[in-house]
Amino acid sequence: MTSLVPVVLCGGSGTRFWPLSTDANPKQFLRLWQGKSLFQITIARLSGRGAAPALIICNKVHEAEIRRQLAEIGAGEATILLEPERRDSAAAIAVAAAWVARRHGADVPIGIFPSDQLIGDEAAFRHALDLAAILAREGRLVTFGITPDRPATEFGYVERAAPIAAHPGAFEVASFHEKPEAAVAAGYIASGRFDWNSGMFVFTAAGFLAQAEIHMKAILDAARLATTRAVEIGGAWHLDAEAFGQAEKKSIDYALFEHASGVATVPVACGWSDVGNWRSAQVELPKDAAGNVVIGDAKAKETAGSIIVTDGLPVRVLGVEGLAVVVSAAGVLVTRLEDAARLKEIV
Ligand SMILES: Nc1nc2c(ncn2[C@@H]2O[C@H](COP(=O)(O)OP(=O)(O)O[C@H]3O[C@H](CO)[C@@H](O)[C@H](O)[C@@H]3O)[C@@H](O)[C@H]2O)c(=O)[nH]1
Repeated sequence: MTSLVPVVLCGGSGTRFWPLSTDANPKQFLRLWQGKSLFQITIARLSGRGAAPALIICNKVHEAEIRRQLAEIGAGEATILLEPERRDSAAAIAVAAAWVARRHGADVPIGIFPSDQLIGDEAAFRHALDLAAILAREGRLVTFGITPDRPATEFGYVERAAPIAAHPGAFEVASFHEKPEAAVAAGYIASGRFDWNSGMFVFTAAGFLAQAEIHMKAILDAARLATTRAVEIGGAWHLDAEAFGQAEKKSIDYALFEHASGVATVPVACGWSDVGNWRSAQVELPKDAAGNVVIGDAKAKETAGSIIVTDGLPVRVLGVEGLAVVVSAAGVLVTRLEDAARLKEIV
C-alpha cells in the first residue's frame, strides 16, 4: 500500500438495503459478502504492505459494531474517531485532515475511502493510489474517475481537462458537478469528457486545508475545534459534541469539490461499484445457474435473475424473474430489481 494514511468514512444511513439495513445497522455492516461486510472488506483492502493503520470516522452509535468487526479481521490497531451526531461528509473529512495534520504531519498524503464500496481489481486500484499520492504531495486534491455506463443521477461528475504532462494517467479537472439532473448527465456522457466521481479522495492535510479555508471555513473551524477537544474513552476518541454540532451539514462534494482549484483526477478501471441498492448487490454477489442470489434459509424454483435474502424466516419463491425479495425482522421487501434504486420513495 502506498504511504498514505487511510481514512475510512463510515457514516451511511440505513435506507438503501432496507429491510436488512436500518439506521442501527447500515449497509456497510451487513455481512452479505461471503460472511464479511463491506466495511471489513474496505479495511482489509487498505491494510498490509506496510500501510499505516486506518483512521475510522463513524457515529458513536456504531462503536460496538465497528470494534466487533475490526476484531474479527484482526485490525484492532485502527484508530476510531466517534462523531456525536451525523453532520455529513464535509465535517467528517475536515476532522480527518485536522487529525492527520496533528498526528502525522501536514505533508503526509491522506486517502479518504467510503466504507461501503467494492473494488474488483485491487492492483489497478493500488496503482492509481500511488499516482494520486505523488500528485497530493504537490498540493493537489485528487479524485478518481470511473467511466460512466449510464446517465446516473446519484453520482458526482468530474470533467477532465488537459493531461498533466509530468504525471501520465492524471488530468486537470475542468469542473465538478454533484448529482446532476438526468438530461444534464446524458449530455455529460455524450461529450466523452466526464467520469463519475468515485467518492474516494487523496490529498495532504496542507493541500486540503488551503482549499477548505477558502470554501468551507466555518465547517473546518468547527471540525478543528471538535478534534482538538476530542477525549479518549476506552480506546476510541470522542469528538467534542458542542463544537462538532456547529458544523453545517453538507457533503464534501457540494462544500468543496464543486469550488476547489488545483484538483486533479486519475481515471481508474478497477471494477468499482458503490453497491448502491439491491440491484447492484444482485449483480455483484455470486449467483446460481439461473442467475439467482440466495442468502439464508431461502429457496428459489423456476425463478431467474433475482435476489432472495432472509435473516430468519424461511422464504420460498416460485416462478418469478428479476425480483428482490428480502425478509428480516424489520420488514419485507418485494420489488422488481429495475425499481430497486427507488426504494427511498417508500422506506
Ligand atoms: N463519518 C461520516 N461519514 C459520512 C457522513 N456522511 C456521509 N459519510 C460517508 O461519506 C461517503 C459518501 O457519502 P454518501 O452520502 O453515501 O454520498 P453519495 O450520495 O453516495 O455521493 C458520494 O459518493 C458518490 C460515489 O458513490 C460520488 O459519485 C458522489 O460525488 C459523492 O462523493 C460514505 O462512505 C458515507 O459513509 C457523516 O456524517 N459521517
